[in-house]
Order: sequence, then structure tokens, then C-alpha cells
Amino acid sequence: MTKFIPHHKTSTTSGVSSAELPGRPYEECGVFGVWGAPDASALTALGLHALQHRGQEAAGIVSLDGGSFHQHKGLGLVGEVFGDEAVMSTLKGTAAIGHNRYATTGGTHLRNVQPIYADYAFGGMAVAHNGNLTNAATLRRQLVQRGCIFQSGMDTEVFVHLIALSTAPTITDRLIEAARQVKGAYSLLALLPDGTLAGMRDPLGVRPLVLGRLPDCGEGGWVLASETSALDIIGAEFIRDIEAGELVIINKEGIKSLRPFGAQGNRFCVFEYIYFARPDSILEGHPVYTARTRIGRELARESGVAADVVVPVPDSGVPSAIGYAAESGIPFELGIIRNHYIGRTFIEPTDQIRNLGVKMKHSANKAVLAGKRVVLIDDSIVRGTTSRKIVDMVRAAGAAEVHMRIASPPTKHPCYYGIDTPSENHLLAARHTVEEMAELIGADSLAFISFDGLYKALGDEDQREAANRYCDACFTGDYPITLVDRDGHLLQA
Ligand SMILES: O=P(O)(O)OC[C@H]1O[C@H](OP(=O)(O)OP(=O)(O)O)[C@H](O)[C@@H]1O
Ligand SMILES: NC(=O)CC[C@H](N)C(=O)O
Ligand code: SF4
Ligand SMILES: [Mg+2]
Repeated sequence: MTKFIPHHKTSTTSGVSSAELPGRPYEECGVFGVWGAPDASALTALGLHALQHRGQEAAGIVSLDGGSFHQHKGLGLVGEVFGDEAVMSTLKGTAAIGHNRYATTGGTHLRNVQPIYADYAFGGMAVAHNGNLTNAATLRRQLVQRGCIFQSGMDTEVFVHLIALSTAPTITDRLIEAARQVKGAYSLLALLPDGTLAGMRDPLGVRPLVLGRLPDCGEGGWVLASETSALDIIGAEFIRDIEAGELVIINKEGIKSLRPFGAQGNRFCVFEYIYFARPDSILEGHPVYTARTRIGRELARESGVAADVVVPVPDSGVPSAIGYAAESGIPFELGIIRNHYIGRTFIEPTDQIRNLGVKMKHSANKAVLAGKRVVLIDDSIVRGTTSRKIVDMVRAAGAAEVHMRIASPPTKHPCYYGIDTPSENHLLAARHTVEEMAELIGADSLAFISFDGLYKALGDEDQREAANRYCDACFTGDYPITLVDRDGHLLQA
């Protein structure tokens, strides 16, 4: 029987969770796992640090040392939760999984920090999930009726109960049985009592998951991570992407790949390329940086404007601004300076703090902007908070004209697959035309990349074919996975 040794951080939050507020923020989660390496939990903390951009609310690690699981989780950044050597020394073992959380289902409380650890018939088990299940509420109601007692508000916990209730003979079969019942997006890691590290991607591969290997670890050294940037930080070699619908099982017998769902196509999240992923990551064969600079080039070809300087809105507008400047021949300048001691704007839960956040984060570089015709490049407009403030700031710094160019199509629909975008009535593009948006943000002109331009930049000449290979529902409203909880009443009608 496995043992469980918790090392809980005692901090908790009171107050409302960001996920429970009306205009919710816009982030996701990172997962990292390592098998067969000394200092597995230290490697995991480093991997989570490289994935910090994917979620900044909470972090957790569960390690496995022979038959004992060890756990430490807390609210806050990786450095805050795992900065203490005494804590790290408790996380013993040669296998570990970790998670950076930005809530999509279940608020920001200590009880909602991942990985989730639970005991079931075969022993202990830990699960870490990036994504969001679209039938979690429906399944949860059924499970509660069957007597399940939920410990958290997270969709992810449904997985744990489905595994525990399964009567399948092996843990692998139980995982598959659970996966067949859930709908939605998941890149999931599980640490199992027989010493197995499992990694699974949903049948359409909406969220990323990559496989890597550390040198000098004999038969071990296997790494699973949301992005390749987490392999780079620990010196692991990138082996390949885990495929859509693939389940990998890593244990003493080596690595085994299963495809329990058959081939169902691939609908990778196109927003990973536009905004979420780190620019130094390579996902699904495309370097994120190259994708972004190419989008910038397409944007310049599609909606060029006479101007003196191209200015990125830091951080994620930078690579597309480099592409725009190169294609248009207009000089690239850092007209907005980013303060490095503040995180992503959306992390703050109230509109008031969000507004303050943008001011704290960006300031205008007058020397570059005064008297100039400026093209501002950002990756996306969600609520419009950032663009409104930035346009104002650039004008106040003396710019003669301010033109805004956006490296994504207008964001008109919420995401239900693991990105915490606001509901439609908070999305600027859902309620206004491009002309109205230009007026609202105070720009002289505003243009977004077209779908053709976006997919051309990703290497696909045929837009319709490309649209079948990516999820782009937040731009098109074409949701590739059924929204059971949202549309349940319609299905029953
Ligand atoms: O229209 P809004 O509601 O303001 O949201 C859009 C902005 O939010 C994101 O930036 P963020 O500051 O979160 O992170 P970044 O530093 O990675 O660009 C995105 O890059 C846009 O700049
Ligand atoms: N953003 C995510 O991937 C979140 C994972 C999971 N749905 C949670 O709420 O914790
Ligand atoms: S809806 Fe948008 S953010 Fe969500 S998975 Fe699809 S493309 Fe990505
Ligand atoms: Mg930004």
C-alpha cells in the first residue's frame, strides 16, 4: 500500500475567486512531470518556473519515493511556493509531477490547487490537468448522486472519481475508461502507485504536451511538459509532441504509447501560437516565435499604413511587431517600456485593479513617440483595457497619429477548453464593429489579421483545411468539442 505524506502550505485566500467574477481573466495552466531522475522534484520546480506564464495563481508538486507520495502546494508563484530548501527536501523521490494553475473551473482557494492527490483501491494517485472539461458539472452531479464526496471545486476532480469507481482490472484501463466519459480539453499527467508516470492528451489535442529526455539517467530521465521551454531549462532533449488522443505510460518497463480513441483529427488551440505559449517554445512542429513574426509580416501586407515607427505592446506583441517592421520597412522602436516586476495584467481579479495593472505595467517612451506616426502592434484585444490605456498613453507622449494592428482575428467568443476568457458581454469584439472598436480605444485606425493571413503565417495556404486542424472557436464560434454543461438544456429539450 502506498503512503501519503502531505506538506501543505497553510495559506488560504478569503474573498472571491477570479473564476467566480463576471469579467473573468484569461490564462491557463502548465503541467510538468519527470520519471527516473535524481532530484525529480527540484527538476519539476524548475520546469514549473519555465511554465510560470501559463498560470500564476497557485503551484504544486507531488513526488513519489518508492511507495510513498509527498506533496506540497500553495497559492502564489512557483518561486514563492517552492523557494524554501526545507520544503524541497521533503519532496523525495525519482518521479514527480507539478502544476501551475490559473483557474477555469473552481475558484482560487487552497483546496483548488493541483496536482490532486487521492487514495483509491490500488493505492495513491496524483493528477495534474491543463484544459477544461465541458461536461464536468453534469458528471459531478451524477457522481455526487452516487455518493462521491468532492474535495475541490475543480473539473479535474471528476477524473479522479471516475478512475476510482472504475472496475477495470488495470490502472491504464481505468484511466482510459475515465477519459472516455469526459468531454473537453485535457493534457493530463498522472503519477500512479505502481511507480508509473502517465501522460494523456484529449482526442483532438487542444492543449499542448511534449515528451523530452534528460541525459545520463540510464533507463529513466523521461519528461512530460506543456511546452518545450520547460525541457530547455533542465537540459532535456525534445523527443516529440504527445499526439492528439495518445496515452503514454512510463515505468520500469520503458515507455509505451497507446491510442485508445483511434484517429479523430487534431484541433490544436491556435491561440497558443498567438499569445499563450512562450516565444521560445516549439509546439506541434512550429516555433512559436516564427509563427508570431510571420503573423506580423502578413499583418503588414494586409493592412499597411504610412507611419514613422512600429511599436510593440509588450510582452506578447513583440515578435509580431518585429515581423511587421521587417515587412513594412518601418523602423521598430521600443516606444512602450514594460516594468518587469509586474505579471500578466489579467492576473488581478477586479476591473479596478486590472486598470491599475496596465498603468503599472507599461509606460510611454516619449523620446521615441513625440511627433511620430505610430503603428502599435498587440497580439489580441479582449476587453480592450490594454489598448485603451496604451493608445491614450502614446497620444499623451505626443504621437501625431496612432494606428493599432492586432495579430489575431477579433476575439468574439469565450473559450471553454482551458483558457479563462471573459463571457461574451465582456469581449469588446463581440459587441462592436472594428470601426466602433477603433473609436472606443481612441485609435486613428484599427485592423486585425484575417483568417487567411493567420493560417498562411502558420504555413497553411488553404484556410479551410487549416481551420480543420486548429481550434479557433474564440474567433469563429465553431466549437470542435460539444459544450455539454453549457448546452445541456438545449440537448434535453
Ligand atoms: O484587451 P485586454 O482585455 O486588455 O486584453 C488583451 C491584452 O492582454 C494580454 O496581455 P497581458 O498584459 O495579459 O500579457 P503579456 O504581457 O503577455 O502581453 C494581451 O497580450 C493583450 O495585450
Ligand atoms: N487553466 C487550466 O488549464 C485549468 C485546469 C483546471 N480546469 C482547473 O481549473 O484547475
Ligand atoms: S476557443 Fe480559442 S483559446 Fe480556447 S482552445 Fe479554442 S482557440 Fe484556443
Ligand atoms: Mg499583452
